[in-house]
Amino acid sequence: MADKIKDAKIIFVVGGPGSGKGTQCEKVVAKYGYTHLSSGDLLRAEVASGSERGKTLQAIMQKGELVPLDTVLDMIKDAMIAKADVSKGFLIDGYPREVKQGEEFEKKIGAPCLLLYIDAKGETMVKRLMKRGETSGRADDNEETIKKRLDLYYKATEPVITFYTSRGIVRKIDSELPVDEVFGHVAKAIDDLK
Ligand SMILES: Nc1ccn([C@H]2C[C@H](O)[C@@H](COP(=O)(O)OP(=O)(O)OP(=O)(O)O)O2)c(=O)n1
Ligand SMILES: Nc1nc2c(ncn2[C@@H]2O[C@H](COP(=O)(O)OP(=O)(O)O)[C@@H](O)[C@H]2O)c(=O)[nH]1
Ligand SMILES: [Mg+2]
Repeated sequence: MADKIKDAKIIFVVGGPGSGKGTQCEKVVAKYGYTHLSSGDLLRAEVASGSERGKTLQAIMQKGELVPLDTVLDMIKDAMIAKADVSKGFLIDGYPREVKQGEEFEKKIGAPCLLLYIDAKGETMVKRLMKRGETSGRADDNEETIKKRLDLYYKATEPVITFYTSRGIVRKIDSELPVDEVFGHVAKAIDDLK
């Protein structure tokens, strides 16, 4: 496994709920042809399949909590293996959510060369999620769950950024700007890899 993807770049995309991770990842896919793997989307696909495992996941996500580490990691790993032969790079969106998830990812898969830290203010994220909730159909895009997701983000996920900052691979992106300007900074960070 590790050999199969050893030449591909691994980019972690980390930021609060509603910060704009998915929006920026789509643009990176369009420009650079990287493979976008959203851990949230993988989990939601499992829920949509109606499997027993999906039912358990649905209950956890509806509460705004984190699903067990091994579950998400196995899903990401399987998805990466499936694309390993054709992918020159992977955007791992919404993962790691806690330092331990990052450590396990590196043990089982490999090291990231870049962490894009998509940064928006708490009030901006809440506003965007409430708006998205009007059409997303996501069970977790409601006021109560959004608050829990934000709290968990500050408590569990922000330490991830500190952890990788000490390794020198974090690029902080101001996501309060208009989408295309945000993307300008994202593209710069990726171009600087070469
Ligand atoms: N590594 C992960 C990724 C996701 N989840 C769960 C908890 C999240 O609340 C839910 C949805 O994941 P998203 O990445 O979609 O969640 P965000 O809150 O970031 O929403 P989005 O990025 O789509 O706005 O899945 C998890 O437990 N562990
Ligand atoms: N104004 C503005 N809205 C954005 C920006 N990025 C994302 N959004 C909106 O915010 C919501 C959440 O974005 P999404 O990409 O799903 O964020 P994620 O939760 O981090 O994956 C969506 O409805 C987007 O349309 C941005 O840079 N500016
Ligand atoms: Mg998303």
